[in-house]
Amino acid sequence: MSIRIKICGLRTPDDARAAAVNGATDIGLVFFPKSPRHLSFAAAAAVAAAAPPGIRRVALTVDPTDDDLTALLQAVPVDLLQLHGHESTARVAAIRAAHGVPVMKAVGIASVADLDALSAYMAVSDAVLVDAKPPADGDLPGGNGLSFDWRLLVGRTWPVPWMLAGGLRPDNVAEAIRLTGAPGVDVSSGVESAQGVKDATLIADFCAAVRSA
Ligand SMILES: O=C(O)c1ccccc1N[C@@H]1O[C@H](COP(=O)(O)O)[C@@H](O)[C@H]1O
Repeated sequence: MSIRIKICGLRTPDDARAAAVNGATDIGLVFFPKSPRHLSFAAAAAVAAAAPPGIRRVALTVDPTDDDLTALLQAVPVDLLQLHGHESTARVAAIRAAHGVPVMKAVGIASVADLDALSAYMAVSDAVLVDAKPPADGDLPGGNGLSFDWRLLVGRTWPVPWMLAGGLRPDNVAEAIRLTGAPGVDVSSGVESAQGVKDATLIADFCAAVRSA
């Protein structure tokens, strides 16, 4: 089975080319001003334009308003909206209906109880992103380089496409895939040389490690 690979938090056209040449299927563009990976619409459009046809362009937003989404979708070509805030199931369903773009809801997992929330989102999302919970006192709801106990996912099957995220790196992603059976993986910090700076060698190493799983 071919595993989807999303490289998130790209900031330059060269980042997009490095992701594509190494076999990434998805690129993530972050629209969250507190993030070191935040992009203006113009910068995001340039990164999206550098991705060859067939690469899925994912826009990451956090508790967006409808006006935020309308402006974003007018300015940047987006194939999938990643919702990485506290959006309720009703809000996810409303966004999906109102904006005509598939949605992927990110859900933070720290214990087995969190898997119930994940199930609820599967009814209203086109895909789900299974991520670590962020630190309680942190600024970022994701992109913190933290993983969770992957054993919580062992033996579970999911009715919608899903991706595993949180603290993935070239040296642990193959183990994460083998343990969880994830059909897709999403990485940000693990392919950076400094916060918010993607590294083409780490992207290559990450994609090779996914293929080795
Ligand atoms: O990357 C960010 O800056 C970010 C900001 C706000 C919400 C989510 C964000 N990133 C997402 O978090 C996962 C996990 O990141 P990491 O690999 O642990 O650094 C990442 O894949 C992004 O989708």
